[in-house]
Amino acid sequence: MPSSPFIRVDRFSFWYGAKQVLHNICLDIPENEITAFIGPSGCGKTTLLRNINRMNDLVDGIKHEGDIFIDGQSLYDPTVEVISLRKRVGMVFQKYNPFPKSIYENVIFSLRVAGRNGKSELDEVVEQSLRGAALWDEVKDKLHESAFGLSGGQQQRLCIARAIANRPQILLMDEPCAALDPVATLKIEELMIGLKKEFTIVIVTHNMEQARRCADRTAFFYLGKLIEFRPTLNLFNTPQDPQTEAYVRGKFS
Ligand SMILES: Nc1ncnc2c1ncn2[C@@H]1O[C@H](COP(=O)(O)OP(=O)(O)OP(=O)(O)O)[C@@H](O)[C@H]1O
Repeated sequence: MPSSPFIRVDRFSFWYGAKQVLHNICLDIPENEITAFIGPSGCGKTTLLRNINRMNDLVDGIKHEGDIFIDGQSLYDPTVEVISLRKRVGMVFQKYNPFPKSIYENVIFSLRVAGRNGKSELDEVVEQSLRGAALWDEVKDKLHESAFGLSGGQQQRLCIARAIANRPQILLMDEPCAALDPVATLKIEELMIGLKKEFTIVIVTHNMEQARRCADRTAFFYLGKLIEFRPTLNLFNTPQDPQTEAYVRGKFS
């Protein structure tokens, strides 16, 4: 583990109202790797992921203790602007969610919001982002057609293109393949492996094979606690905690 992790989760606890769902989580996530969060339903994986770009701020009655740092800076530092944080930390959701717009307009949506309308810049961002999401060759001749005309796997890759158009440093992916067939899933996995050269990726997955295939490191959560966090093959092949072992051997889910 590098001495200075890119994302540091430091004694982080989290509550929805009176219900505590994360307990004193400590986790150091290195740059330009894929880190997977695994664990049974309700163990807090998505909650932790959504705290890395403060998406949970939108929920009423939340409370946290501890801190999360990106590149040494606390997310809760009063000088941090949540909008600029979300530009640095992009997110892709379980259910692909393109906007009812053309492929082109989907990709450059956030640039338009920021008032960047120069055609040559936008054209370049569209091509670069769609290439980055391994979608350019499939859509380059129909950029101005509706995003809804694409297959599910293509729509998810479009959402990845949209997420990387802003050149974030971190890409959070919440079960990005849950709604996809096995072929589309493998494409997204290949894509993630390519993207980690440029981005630090954190993925929540229920699919242990997916974590095994893609993730450099895997964190196993149970009942809101981080049980084990190690290089993926070590965690799967020689789990150190009996709960991790039971989970990765399929004794509970
Ligand atoms: N907005 C919310 N308000 C109240 N409780 C919530 C909210 N979101 C999640 N929870 C609760 O927090 C706990 C952790 O949920 P979370 O979605 O983080 O778990 P998870 O491990 O990602 O689950 P899954 O794998 O099913 O998506 C669960 O008990 C869930 O019911």
